[in-house]
Amino acid sequence: MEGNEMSMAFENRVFNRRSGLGGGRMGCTLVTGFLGSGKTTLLKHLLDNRGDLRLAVLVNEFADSDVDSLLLDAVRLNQAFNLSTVTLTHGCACCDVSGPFRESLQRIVDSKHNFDCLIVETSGLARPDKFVAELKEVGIHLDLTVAVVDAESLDKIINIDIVKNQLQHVDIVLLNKCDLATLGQISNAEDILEGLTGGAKVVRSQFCRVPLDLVIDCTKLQALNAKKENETVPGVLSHESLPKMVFPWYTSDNSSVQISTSGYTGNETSLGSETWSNDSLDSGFPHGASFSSATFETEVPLSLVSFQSIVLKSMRCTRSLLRAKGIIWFAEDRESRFVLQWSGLKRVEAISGHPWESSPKSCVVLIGTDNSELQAIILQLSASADYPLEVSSEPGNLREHARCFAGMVSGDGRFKEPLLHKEPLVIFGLKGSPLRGVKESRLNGALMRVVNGKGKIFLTATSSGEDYNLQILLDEDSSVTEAWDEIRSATSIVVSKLCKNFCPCRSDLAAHVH
Ligand SMILES: Nc1nc2c(ncn2[C@@H]2O[C@H](COP(=O)(O)OP(=O)(O)OP(=O)(O)O)[C@@H](O)[C@H]2O)c(=O)[nH]1
Repeated sequence: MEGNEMSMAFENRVFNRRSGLGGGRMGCTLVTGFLGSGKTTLLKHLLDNRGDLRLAVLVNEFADSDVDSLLLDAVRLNQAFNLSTVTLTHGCACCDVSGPFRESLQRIVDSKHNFDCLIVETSGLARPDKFVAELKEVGIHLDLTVAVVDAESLDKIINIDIVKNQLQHVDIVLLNKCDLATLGQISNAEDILEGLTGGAKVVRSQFCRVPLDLVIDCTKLQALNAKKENETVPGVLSHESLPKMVFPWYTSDNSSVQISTSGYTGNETSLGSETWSNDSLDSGFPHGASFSSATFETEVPLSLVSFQSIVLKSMRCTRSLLRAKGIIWFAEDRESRFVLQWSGLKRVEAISGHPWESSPKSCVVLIGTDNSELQAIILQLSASADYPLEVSSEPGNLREHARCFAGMVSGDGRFKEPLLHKEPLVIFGLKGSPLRGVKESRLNGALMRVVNGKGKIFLTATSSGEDYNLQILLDEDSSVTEAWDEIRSATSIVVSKLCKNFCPCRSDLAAHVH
């Protein structure tokens, strides 16, 4: 579609909505975007703010494990609507989306739930045009296609064919992760998008927090004004995963570790023909990259000490890892169910929110362009499950480190009083600032991202309601003073960024800045 037609499509959509031409039919939005750009984050935002809207959501996954449905709690939500989750068993959803996908669409069309809108999230490696054709085939009217783009990393991945393809047929681009990107990166990304999309509407966002009516064409949006009743009117998620193309098993001595891999090469691939540089993500990806995925599963807890000192280090050194996500059960914090995310420019986080609802386990999916690098990481993950517990959980000097670090935090008025009940983990965090409307979660989330982004130490986080705490585990090789210096310097960056628009006469601001 040319730029003009694209703008007209957008205007028609707005006009139709205003004039009520949408009638009672189910709307449909297709969400596309490269791996880790924020598509699932957009879905969560829509589900959290749907009010009385009845949303049906279809999620398509590249890897052979349904990690997205774990992350989105799909099964529980599906059960609420008496729908089962869906697994693709034939064909690769990146190039062939018929079969189970069409059946899922048909089920949604035929369902008695009168959905207001269907949201289809394609996998990060899918070509949206295939989905468009399939929707048309089933008679679902596609209102608009939304692409989510990582503002920080767009210029590094723009040579990948699939990325270009995803951007060519969109009505709206959410230029996401603007909190991580510099102004230069944002305006550079906007230039790239203007050239590639032929004039689609580009909207800057952080965590895809955009008004719902920007991405959902639905005549029932007034329902949003009604009281939120998320529990009684759930959205629906139906998950699809790709077929297992290779499925070797690996079993370590004391755990059942399952490793599986799948591979996909885009239609237009021609590895090595263009500007492929092997240096790192910073050097950009090739125009015809081929992708593969590997899945790691175990019911034995992983050592956090080993995870941060070995696995993460190795992930940071890889040249081809594009995405990692999953659930992790750490031996040092067995009650918590951590969600691991690795995306964009080697951004990593592990946040625990929901408690375990079934037996604890770890399940991590890796996606990249070099299968041997993925396998090396999988082996390290399995070694973390075998890591001797006495090394990771015992010992005096870990506790000493923890207490020493807690003492330092305690002496800094910007922080809440640290907690040691999970020793050798130290639980700590910045105080929120109610006067300035800066929530603890925002401050501490930003602090975690700055610290983890530097890659010297690794912070995990726990969030529960309004509480948002950070956790640090200093192993024997760590220097407590160096770790504290890292935290303090990151704190200054975060506080000055988040607080710069506020009046310095406020006492709680003064406490943070000084
Ligand atoms: N800092 C920051 N992180 C973000 C933002 N949006 C999403 N993220 C994080 O980016 C990571 C990936 O986000 P997802 O929503 O899972 O990305 P996705 O596009 O669904 O990923 P795939 O389905 O694997 O392609 C998660 O850790 C998100 O919390 C943002 O605006 N800012």
